[in-house]
Parts: sequence; C-alpha cells; structure tokens
Amino acid sequence: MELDPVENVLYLADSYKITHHVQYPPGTSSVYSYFECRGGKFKETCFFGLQYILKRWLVGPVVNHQMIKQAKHFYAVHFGGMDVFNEAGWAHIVEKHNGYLPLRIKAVPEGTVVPVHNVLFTVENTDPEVPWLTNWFETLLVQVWYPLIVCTNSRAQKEIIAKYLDETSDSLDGLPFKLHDFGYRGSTSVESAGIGASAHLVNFVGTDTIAGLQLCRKYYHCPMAGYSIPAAEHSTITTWRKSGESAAYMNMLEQFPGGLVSVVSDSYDIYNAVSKIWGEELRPYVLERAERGCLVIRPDSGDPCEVVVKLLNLLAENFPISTNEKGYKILPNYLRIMQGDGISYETVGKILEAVKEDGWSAENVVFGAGGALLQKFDRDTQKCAFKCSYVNINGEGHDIYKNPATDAGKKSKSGRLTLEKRGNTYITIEKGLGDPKKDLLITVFENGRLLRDYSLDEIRERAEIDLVKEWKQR
Ligand SMILES: O=C1OCCC/C1=C\Nc1ccccc1
Repeated sequence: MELDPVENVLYLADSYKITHHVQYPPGTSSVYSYFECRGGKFKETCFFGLQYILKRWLVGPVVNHQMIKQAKHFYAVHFGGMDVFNEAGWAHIVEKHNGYLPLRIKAVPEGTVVPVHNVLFTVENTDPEVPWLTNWFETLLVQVWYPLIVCTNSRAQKEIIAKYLDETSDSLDGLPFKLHDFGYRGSTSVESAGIGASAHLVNFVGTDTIAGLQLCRKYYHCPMAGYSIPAAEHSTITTWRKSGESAAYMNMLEQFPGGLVSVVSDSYDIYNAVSKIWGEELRPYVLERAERGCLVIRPDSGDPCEVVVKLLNLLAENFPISTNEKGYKILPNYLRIMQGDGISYETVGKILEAVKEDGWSAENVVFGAGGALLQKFDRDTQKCAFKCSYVNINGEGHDIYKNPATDAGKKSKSGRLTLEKRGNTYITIEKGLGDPKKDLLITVFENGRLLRDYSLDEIRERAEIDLVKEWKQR
C-alpha cells in the first residue's frame, strides 16, 4: 500500500538534515538544542502551538520499516544516486523503540507570556545511539513560529482594545468579541488557516475561520472555541442591484428577525446607507427589533478613523445616543459598527483614539481582521531560532554556542538551560547552572508520548492580559 508521504516523519526535515548523522564528531551521544525568540516586533511572546505539532506529527509510533524502505529509495534519487540516508539509524528506532521517537522535549506551558531572548523549549535525544535525531526535527518544531507570532500579535491587540474599553466604558465584558477573524481566504492553506485561527482564539472568541474551530476541537480539547453571527457580504447586497439596496437591507432584517446581524453597507455609499436608509427609510424596522437583537453596520472602505467617527455621528442624528458613566457617548444597544477593513496591531489603537477623541466609547465598535491577523508575519518577526547548546562526546559534556563575528545578534545560548522566574519576569540560566527544581520548562514529550496535554481553556487563562485580571479583582 502506497504510504501517504505527508504522514512520514522521514520527509519532515530539510534535505540537508538527511546527511547530518555522519557530520557529528565520532562518539557523540547527546545533542541538546533549544528554541528562542531573539527579539523583533514584540518584546514578549505568548507561547502557543507546539502541542498541535507534537500531536499532529510526532506522538505515537510514527516510523516503521516500510517507511524506511520507501525513504531509502526516495533519497537515493533525491541525492543523485548517493546513499546518504541513515537507514540503520532509523531501523534502530523501529527495532528498539517500536517507532516511538526517543526524544525529550521540555517547553514552557502554552499560553505563557515570556520576554524575548528566553528559552521556550528544549529538545534532546534520549537514546545515545541516535544523537542526530534531535536536530532532524528542528524543521518541523521551528514552524511553531507561526502560531506563536499570531497569538502574540492578536494578544497585543487585545491589550490595546482593553485599554480603550477601560478608559471609555464601564466594562470589559465585550472584549472577547472585539476582534473577529476574517482571515480564512487570505491564509496560505486550510491547515495554516486553522493554525493561525486557533492562535487568535487563545485571546478572542470571534471567528469566521472554521478551520481554527476544528483544530481547537481536535488538538486543544475545546468543542467550540469561537462564535459568529449572520452577516452579509457584498454579493448578497449587490445582487439586489443598486435600486434594491434598501430592499437588500430590509431582507437582512426579515431573514434574521432576532439576535445580532451584520450588514456590510458600503457597496455604493456608506454615508447614504447609514443616514438615508438605516437612519430614515428602515429606521422603524431597526427600532422594532431593538429588544430582540442588534444591527451591526459594517463599512468596508475608506480611511477607518474618518469613516467610523463619521458613521457614529450620522447615527446620532437618527437614533437615541446616551452617555455612559465614563462620560462617553454610546449608541443604543441595538446598534453597533463593525470595522473589518484595514485593521492591524498598528491601526486598531489609532481608530479607537479617534473614536475616543470625538467623545465616543470603544464599546460602539467591533473589529474584523484578516491578512494582518493571520498572514503578515514571518519567522523573522520575532527572530525565532533553534540552536544546539550542549553536546556529549565520549561521555564528556560540552557547552557550545555560535557567535558570528558578522552578527552579534545571532549569538546563541550555551549549555543546558533552565527558564526561571525572577520576581514577576523570566530569565534563562545557561551552562547547566540553573536549578532543575525551579525550571519552568515542563517535559511535554518523551519517547513518543505526550506527557502534558493542555486545554484551550487553561491556555486562555494563562495568556489572559493584566487589565482583564485586574478587572476580575475589582
Ligand atoms: O460582518 C461580520 O459580522 C460578524 C461575523 C462575521 C462578519 C463577516 N465575516 C467576514 C469573513 C471573511 C471576510 C469578510 C467578512
């Protein structure tokens, strides 16, 4: 039976790694490597996504003789006839470990927020026969850069939105729904959409990226990690033609008589739609459902700061505005604005500042984000790196490092590492000088078994932002 090559750990490494087993010093018995963020856009990272990689690819009996036989032939061709594939090494893993990978991975608990330049996880071989195994899996494990950075970026936006809610409203209750994931179509694949969407769901519960819900269900014990509401897209408005714009909007109110409903309203002229259609022609119908639901008006073009503020003021001309305890204006609870265009870590604060400057509360607006939420990152955004810091050769341990004369920023940590708390922050102790009893790195994977299985709920709790924790204390 033809094996699915995607499901074969023998193909989950960069080609050059296939040739590395003969490149370590003779007598090498242990290779110990670590992962860190060396800096970048954010000064701290919210660690998330390793568990998905472990469960998806590494847990269980992941290699067998048939796979080895197939890979042997595959690599002979790939390397132009040269026999570089470590058939004996992999056969040893099948024979001695029944295909379970003799590795130990220790990681900071998912959801932990750690300042950059700290060790986030370590990898080492547990069988001295296969020291080359540690770095074989660098390729796959470093892909954690993506969920880690999406989670961090999403969380940073939560901090900004929470700040404005704290300043201009009486509650943070709506915060989990304030940033909605619109990023499915802009993702590079269904799998990557799911990974990125799950990372956002650590911080929020608003999503349209279904793939993320499935991932959270299957890999993070969360049956329903996020929610959405009935919403229009341009096609369901423009198919009524311009002459039928108000009929299209009326249809939305009729088809969804209760609960929240979102109507994108900028197909022709958002300002006309809000002042003349929603504010006049359909005003009675908007009021009629006031007790049963909420109309969410969605602009989708123009300068977000200008459009959102202008829409709030146009709505104030036709609907009853009140003032909350912080002295900021609020729409009636049956009206909200969703800004789903141009939203990013860099812009969300500017929009909320404009809203606040004009005397409006942040509670009036919810946001949607796509590309900037799930795509506009690369491994360099946080300078994610995986480096070997310790090796044992002929029974003698050596603390090792790289320190390129041409880039001091690429200097790596040396020796066996621990992650320890100092006050309310973290530090990494190098050279094996850390206290194992204080080490915050948890053995999550050992010899093919998952030793810690985090739920999304506990990750959400661990990742919670300070302002929310303070509010819960009040
Ligand atoms: O308007 C909305 O209200 C809240 C529910 C989602 C929603 C729109 N979704 C969406 C998805 C992908 C691209 C663009 C929009």
